[in-house]
Amino acid sequence: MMSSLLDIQALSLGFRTEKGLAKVLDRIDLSVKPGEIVGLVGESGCGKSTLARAILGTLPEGQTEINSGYIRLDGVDMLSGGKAAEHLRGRVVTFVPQDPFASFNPLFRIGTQIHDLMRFKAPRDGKGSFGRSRKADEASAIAMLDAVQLPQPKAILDKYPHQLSGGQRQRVMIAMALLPQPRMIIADEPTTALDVTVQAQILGVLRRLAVERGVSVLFTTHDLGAAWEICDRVVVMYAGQTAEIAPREQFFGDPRHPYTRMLLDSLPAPGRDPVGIPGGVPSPLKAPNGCRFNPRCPRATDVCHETRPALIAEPNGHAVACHHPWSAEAEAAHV
Ligand SMILES: Nc1ncnc2c1ncn2[C@@H]1O[C@H](COP(=O)(O)OP(=O)(O)OP(=O)(O)O)[C@@H](O)[C@H]1O
Repeated sequence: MMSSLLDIQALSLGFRTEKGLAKVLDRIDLSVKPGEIVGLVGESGCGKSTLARAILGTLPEGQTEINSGYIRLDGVDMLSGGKAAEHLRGRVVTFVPQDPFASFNPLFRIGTQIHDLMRFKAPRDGKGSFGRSRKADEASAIAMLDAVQLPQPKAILDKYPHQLSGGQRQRVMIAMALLPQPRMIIADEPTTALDVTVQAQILGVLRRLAVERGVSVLFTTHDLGAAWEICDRVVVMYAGQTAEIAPREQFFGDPRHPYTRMLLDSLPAPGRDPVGIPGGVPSPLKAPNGCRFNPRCPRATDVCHETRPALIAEPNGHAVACHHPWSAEAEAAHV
């Protein structure tokens, strides 16, 4: 079996607040193999961004408490705060943000911002930080802007961020995430700010370039349609816990966790009205015991209130953490 590039095991972390410890991640398991595109899905407030920030090392210092588990990227402990982890960030793992406008400096041209990135983060073939000329960097930048299908890439370098559309800015962000030749990109809701047709194009570009270059992607989204477009595998998170992990086809065709089923049922489909999930994600300050989904779950029994279900994996890679999982076969036999 191929070993993981990103390996997260039993990660629990919380934020110290005036009202106590907000237990945002509760023994999360997640792995991403080299070249794999994994979707991390769940409603707003489930902890997707917190997990992404933990990998990237951008959690609020002094406020964060790690209670268990680890994050390893390419074998390096990313929670150690050591130099090895620092070196991977921005090089081996890069980031595509939710709102590209907020991530650019409005005062500098795109070309200047790309040049700065390349000076510090792009590989130098052993020649040190200043081993390549500005001209060579510019040629690489133009080639990458062309690869993300920006017309007239040379002209883009002379523009300021506000002179580009939202979709163009996000294409530039994808180019900037790829320029350091990373092994993994973390994309945190990268298309939420864009309209639907542009979203599909951007996801298409991200998937194509990641597959061509063998780059892994961890893609957080609350949009299951986007997960369908881009992912090989889907990880469902609920209130800081891993609920289900499934290859894309099984996720959509044979969901096991009641939360996954309810998420899918909340999508519009021909011939039926979408059914929302009653209630809301619990506050991490007052998370329920046992399975955190139990207050909203139609299948919950006493055991769900008392005992956290283990994440049980089948040989085909489908894993579910539920005391009473759905099974299409059992349902069919029942009818
Ligand atoms: N610095 C912090 N201090 C206290 N609580 C926090 C902090 N950052 C996040 N949280 C809480 O952690 C929980 C998870 O937030 P997070 O942003 O990770 O969720 P999310 O699934 O990414 O949601 P969204 O899609 O809205 O970004 C929320 O309840 C949030 O209020």
